[in-house]
Amino acid sequence: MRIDIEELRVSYAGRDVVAGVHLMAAAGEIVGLVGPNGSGKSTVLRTVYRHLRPTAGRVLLDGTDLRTLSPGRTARHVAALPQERAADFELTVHEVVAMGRTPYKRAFAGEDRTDREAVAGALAAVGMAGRGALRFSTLSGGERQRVLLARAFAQDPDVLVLDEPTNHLDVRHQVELLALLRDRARTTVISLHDLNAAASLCDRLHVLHAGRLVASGPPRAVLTPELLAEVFGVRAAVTEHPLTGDPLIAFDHRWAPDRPPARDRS
Ligand SMILES: Nc1ncnc2c1ncn2[C@@H]1O[C@H](COP(=O)(O)OP(=O)(O)OP(=O)(O)O)[C@@H](O)[C@H]1O
Repeated sequence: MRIDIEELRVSYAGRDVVAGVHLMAAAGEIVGLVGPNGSGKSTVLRTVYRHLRPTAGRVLLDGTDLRTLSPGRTARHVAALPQERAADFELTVHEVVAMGRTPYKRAFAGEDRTDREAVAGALAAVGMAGRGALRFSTLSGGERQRVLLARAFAQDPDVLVLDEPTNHLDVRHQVELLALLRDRARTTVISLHDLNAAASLCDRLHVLHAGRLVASGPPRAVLTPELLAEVFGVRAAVTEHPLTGDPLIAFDHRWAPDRPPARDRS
């Protein structure tokens, strides 16, 4: 399914935190939102999974305004890994993932075979097979993140909305997650702080700065040293990844705005 975000504006107490955001994710496309802390990435994503109502503008799902759909109908199409995490602490891993099946169930209906298979398949996909009986509260941060991702997968959505899904994940699980998202080939709108991961995963990137879109396009076109300096305030070289050919951003971790570049210091 296709997502269109049209002239989105979100304000709090009269202050625009997102304004004029206009973007599209075609069916099966992976679209990334990147930007500094507080630039509005989560706010945009919240309007897509309906945690937040836009002050102005619309989010369309295959041309239909999300606000005209019931929450249940939306949930059959759109699944999210949000930044805000409900305290599902007394539940088991299986129970947390099974919550992803709720949109398909009649009230008070129990779990059927399709549900059980969906839960088991989702847990296997995130490397948590066989761990359904564990209490969610006993898991590490990265394991919890993977279980919550499994919940989104179990929902079998047409559109995945993922807010910083690689948070807490070790590097291997980060790489596995990116592979999983590529394989699923669902329409995906994802925010990522890791710009190299974004460059490798996303078909197109949108850069937010202070609530406004400042660049959009394929990662190679968007992630230039100039943009990285202007938007993120960092010094970086952009090269080609020797193994994959993806854009590879090498940050100058020694650089500071009030100091000369690393190679100029003796
Ligand atoms: N409920 C709220 N009330 C008031 N201001 C808010 C609220 N939620 C978010 N904001 C403000 O909106 C702006 C954008 O926040 P948002 O969480 O969307 O940014 P972000 O790009 O996702 O940041 P990060 O990278 O730190 O997660 C911030 O200035 C934030 O303080």
